Amino acid sequence: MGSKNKLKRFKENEGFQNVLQPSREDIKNGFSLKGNWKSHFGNDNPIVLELGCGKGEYTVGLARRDASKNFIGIDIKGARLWRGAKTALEEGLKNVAFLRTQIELIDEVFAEGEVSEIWITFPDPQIKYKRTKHRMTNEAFLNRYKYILSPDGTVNLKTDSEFMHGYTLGLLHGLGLEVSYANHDVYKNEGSPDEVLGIQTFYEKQYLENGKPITYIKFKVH
Ligand SMILES: C[S@@+](CC[C@H](N)C(=O)[O-])C[C@H]1O[C@@H](n2cnc3c(N)ncnc32)[C@H](O)[C@@H]1O
Repeated sequence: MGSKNKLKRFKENEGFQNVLQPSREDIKNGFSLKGNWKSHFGNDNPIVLELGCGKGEYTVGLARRDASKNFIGIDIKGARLWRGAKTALEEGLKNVAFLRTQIELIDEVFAEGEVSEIWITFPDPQIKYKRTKHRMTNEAFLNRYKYILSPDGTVNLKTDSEFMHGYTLGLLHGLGLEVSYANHDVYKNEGSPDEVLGIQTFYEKQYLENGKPITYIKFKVH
C-alpha cells in the first residue's frame, strides 16, 4: 500500500468511533477504559479479543454471528485495522471496536477478569531463539492472558505454523494447562468448531493457496 493511502486511512481512523488509539502515556497514566469497557459499548456483554487482528476478519466475522458479545480487534498497524473498522461501520455492527496498541500492554488496557475469550490469529511464529520474547504464546504472554481472562476464559490459536502449534502444545503440557481441543489440519481432519472453518483471514487465504495445513488449539490458562 502506498504511503498516501496509509495516511488517508490514518486520518479516517481518527474519525471512526469504533477505533481507539490511546498513546503510551494514556495507558501508562491509567487507561480510562480499563475495567470500564462497558461504558464504550453501552452494555455489560462478554468481551472477546482478537490479538494481532490485521484486517480484523475474526473480529468482524464473530461479531456478525453473535450480537450478544462485544469483539475488540487489537493490532499496532492502523492501516490494517482500518479495513475491519470500516466494514463494521458500513454494516452497522455496534458490538465491534478496534484498539491500536502493543499486545504487550494488554494487561494495562483490560482489568483482571474483564475478558471472556481471546483469539490469536496467524501470529508471526518468531522462530529464532532470540525472538522468543515476541512469541505470542510464550509464558509471559500466557500470564498476561491469565490476568485479563475470567476464570473460565479460553484462548483460541489458529496458525499455519507447525512450529507455533507444537511450541504452544508443548508449553501448555509442561505448565499443566488444559487443552480443550487441538487439530493439526482443520480442513482435512473433521471436528473443528464452525467459526474455525467458516472465517478465514487475509493471511490464512494466502497460506491455503499454497496448500499449507491450518492448525487450531483451544485452551485454558487458569
Ligand atoms: C501475520 S499478521 C496476521 C494478521 C491477521 N490476524 C491475519 O491472519 O490476516 C500478524 C499481525 O500481528 C500484528 N502484531 C505483531 N506483533 C504485535 C504486537 N506486539 N502488538 C500489536 N500487534 C502486533 C502485526 O502488526 C500483524 O498485523
